[in-house]
Amino acid sequence: MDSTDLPPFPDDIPTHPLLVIDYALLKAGDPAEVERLWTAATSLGFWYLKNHDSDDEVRGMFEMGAETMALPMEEKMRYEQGDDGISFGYKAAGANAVDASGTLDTAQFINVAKDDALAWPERARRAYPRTVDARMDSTIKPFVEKSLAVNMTLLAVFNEKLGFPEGTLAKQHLREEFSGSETRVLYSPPAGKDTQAIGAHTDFGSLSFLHNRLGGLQVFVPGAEEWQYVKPIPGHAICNIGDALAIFSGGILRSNLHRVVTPPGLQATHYRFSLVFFTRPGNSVVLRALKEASPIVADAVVRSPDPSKYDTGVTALEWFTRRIKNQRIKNRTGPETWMASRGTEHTEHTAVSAGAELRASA
Ligand SMILES: O=C(O)CCC(=O)C(=O)O
Ligand SMILES: [Fe+2]
Repeated sequence: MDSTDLPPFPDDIPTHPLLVIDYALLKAGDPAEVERLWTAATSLGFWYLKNHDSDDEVRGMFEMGAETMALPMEEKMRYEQGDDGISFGYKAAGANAVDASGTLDTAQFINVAKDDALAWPERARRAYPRTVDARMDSTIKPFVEKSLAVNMTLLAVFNEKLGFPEGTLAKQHLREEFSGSETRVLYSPPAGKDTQAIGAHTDFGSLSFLHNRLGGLQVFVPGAEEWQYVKPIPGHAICNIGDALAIFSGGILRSNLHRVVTPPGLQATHYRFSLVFFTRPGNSVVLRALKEASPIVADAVVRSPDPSKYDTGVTALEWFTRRIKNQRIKNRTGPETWMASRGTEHTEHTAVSAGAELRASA
């Protein structure tokens, strides 16, 4: 599937602009580019990333996703992630809720653990469909390596700007430690306007490296009235901060609400594929603001209206398991299950987004 075969993103609908960050300049330590990344990461927590040098790996991953989604359903279901809060493997459409009232999602996922990609041909975490195994060496491992390089570079920039001793954030994301880090290809069918392929959420981990061909991703900008589309730009990744980095930084880095709805305009008639790599902390890492490592972070926590948010008392594995498990529709007892799946988002955003969902389904 090539993006040139797809209808363009309409030019007459509002979108939310993001800063374009040049990865090549960041790697070269360009001070102005570092400042621009810092602005993006501390405001909405979303930005475009260009010159990330992963186009070939991204193309291969989209092909792997298409090959996997084309397998017979019965075969995909043998690798379903299940209801225990593990996200590696296949996720069927309708397995998750997208809101407090239990509306079903429409996205299928194939999620491959970073630990499995790096351990291949050994199995570290679980087995995958044959279409995944067939591309571990040629496609998945190279994509995981590129994504890790990008995200670790971004983490090093944040480490310095947050005033941490060198390597502080890297230590929370050790390559050798098992973690929830994974790559995901998402697949959702054409659907009515505002159908939610994925409901409003913040990402669970530290950094997400996302590749979009079609529209459909929306952000809820704090203070805005409505969800706003983020327009895909060819060759540009979309990067965002997740809960873990928001917590480590005492809220200085922002983990913003987003969701995936039907692509706009003529794009709505196409199946939507997207690709993400999620960097998440090692399983044993406790999610708390790293106050003792930086006076900047210590100060941010003191000034926060609710400092307790930055001392969760749980490990990354526990945080992640809770969020995944309570999204699963099989585990739903009522709206409280949805609430139990929530992350670091502000209550007022959740309230507004719940209102938007009600209007969308009315
Ligand atoms: O498909 C997209 O554009 C975003 C996916 C996403 O937010 C997620 O998988 O967490
Ligand atoms: Fe997300």
